[in-house]
Amino acid sequence: MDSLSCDLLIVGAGSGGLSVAAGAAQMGADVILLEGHEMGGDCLNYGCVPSKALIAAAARAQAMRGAGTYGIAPVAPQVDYAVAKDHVQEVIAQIAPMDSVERFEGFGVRVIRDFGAFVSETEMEAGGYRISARRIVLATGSSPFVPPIDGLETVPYLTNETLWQLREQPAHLLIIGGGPIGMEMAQAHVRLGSKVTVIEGAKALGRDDPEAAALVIDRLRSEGVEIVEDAKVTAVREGITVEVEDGRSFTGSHLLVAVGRRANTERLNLDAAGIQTTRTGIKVDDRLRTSNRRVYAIGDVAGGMQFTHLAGYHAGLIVRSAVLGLPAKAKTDHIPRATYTQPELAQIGLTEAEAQQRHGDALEVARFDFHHNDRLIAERQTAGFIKAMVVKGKPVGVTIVGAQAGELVNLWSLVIANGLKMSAVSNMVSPYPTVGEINKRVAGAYFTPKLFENETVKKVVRLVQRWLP
Ligand SMILES: Cc1cc2nc3c(=O)[nH]c(=O)nc-3n(C[C@H](O)[C@H](O)[C@H](O)COP(=O)(O)OP(=O)(O)OC[C@H]3O[C@@H](n4cnc5c(N)ncnc54)[C@H](O)[C@@H]3O)c2cc1C
Ligand SMILES: NC(=O)c1ccc[n+]([C@@H]2O[C@H](COP(=O)([O-])OP(=O)(O)OC[C@H]3O[C@@H](n4cnc5c(N)ncnc54)[C@H](O)[C@@H]3O)[C@@H](O)[C@H]2O)c1
Repeated sequence: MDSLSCDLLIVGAGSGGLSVAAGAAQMGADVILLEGHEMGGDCLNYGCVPSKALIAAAARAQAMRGAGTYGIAPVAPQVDYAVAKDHVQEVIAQIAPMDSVERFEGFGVRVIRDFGAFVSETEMEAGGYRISARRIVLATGSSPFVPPIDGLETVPYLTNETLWQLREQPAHLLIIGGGPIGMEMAQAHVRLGSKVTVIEGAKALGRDDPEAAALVIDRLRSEGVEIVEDAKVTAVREGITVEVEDGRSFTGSHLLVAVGRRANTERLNLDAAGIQTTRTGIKVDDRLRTSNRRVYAIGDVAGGMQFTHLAGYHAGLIVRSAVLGLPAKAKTDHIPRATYTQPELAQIGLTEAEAQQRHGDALEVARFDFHHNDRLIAERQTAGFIKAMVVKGKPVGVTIVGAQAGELVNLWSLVIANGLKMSAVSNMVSPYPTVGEINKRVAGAYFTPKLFENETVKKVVRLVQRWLP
């Protein structure tokens, strides 16, 4: 077996691994990148990109149904599901060159198309090579968790890895799990003309602010999605029938399993490197180091939040620490998340309930409802609100539900990442009429009681007015 050595060995060419490889190689490090499956990982091939492409197709279909409000004759869209899936594949193909072997070889990265496994604390084997590295970055991502439900293996169920290949339109799609995957795919499919039932063991979108989640759930229901909560699936029978703990059962033509993720650790032979795991992934400290000090873990496999932008953020920290030798600690308070249903649901930092628990009486909550935004009135998309959780003038969390919530939350990452106050947001001037004004208006809502319901301010104003020439 041939030997190779490098400064940085990166395992996994997905959102996290590719970002580390690009940064490290372009800064002069000697980098080897291992990928056992598809370049681009889950996000490009089975996750964010195909799901958002299908959501875009579904939004067009929905717009046709709702055109009457704007004076345009509404039509029932004629959906060709297989062609919608072609669109999904075209979108993937358009982005794929950015994640390709050729592009990374152009940066000077040596790409080996194989799964890597540890053979010692500092060496891995892949592609017929024994590779030793000064530092190793594990960016192996996660896979769909398939729970041990009785009978599940006897039916042809779908996961986020197989859904994109399905070309026949599901007549009735059953979805187990009302998390982000379940809810995004439920709305996309009902809009594309399938009947959809979501069977959720607890509460749909249960990690989110309940009031914000309710707005999304109500909208999906009004579009025809059947959402069944407190319905833990215990068995699946041919047909396809899904059975719930309390005796209810649901029959459909297709079944999507979306009940969470499991970290991709099994091929790595972590024991050979003395690397410990937790229930959710590889155990890391706040510098993303594993229990083997020369090995880092980033992105989904690190067992925390699971988002492409988090993997990208982790990658930046690794370039800082493993490439430049600078200290870099991972924080989570400025990491947003967004679920791309319509209305969208975005969160950064603490929800109101979490902030109340952590900060008690010091918490102030400012709120602005979307139906006061003139642009959204013009667009007729006024369902939604923003809530900012503020402690001593600084936001500690923001919840946004409504049109473009995922875009609106960007600003709050800037604010929280840089420790800015609400005054920084209220100082901003937004062009009128934009949806982005909502962010300024919630800052305004925070200051309104302080300025307009304040006796001291009123006294000062009366005094100034008396003396002004
Ligand atoms: C349906 C769906 C929709 C999503 N939508 C969004 C979204 O809208 N926004 C968002 O931010 N996130 C979204 N996500 C989450 C996002 O896809 C992940 O958080 C992100 O891909 C994680 O990046 P990663 O680098 O950790 O892993 P990945 O991108 O999955 O990359 C890991 C790579 O490692 C490879 N690998 C595994 N083991 C080995 C080994 N031993 N040797 C070599 N290679 C190995 C895998 O083949 C894979 O290519 C979505 C996920 C799903 C499933
Ligand atoms: N827009 C985005 O950023 C986006 C979109 C999709 C996925 N993702 C990422 O992918 C991850 C996984 O998403 P997900 O939706 O698969 O997982 P999830 O863990 O967020 O939700 C799974 C849901 O399934 C339910 N469940 C579990 N077992 C069940 C059973 N036996 N019967 C019925 N319900 C059951 C859970 O109560 C939970 O609500 C997300 O946490 C997120 O990090 C992100």
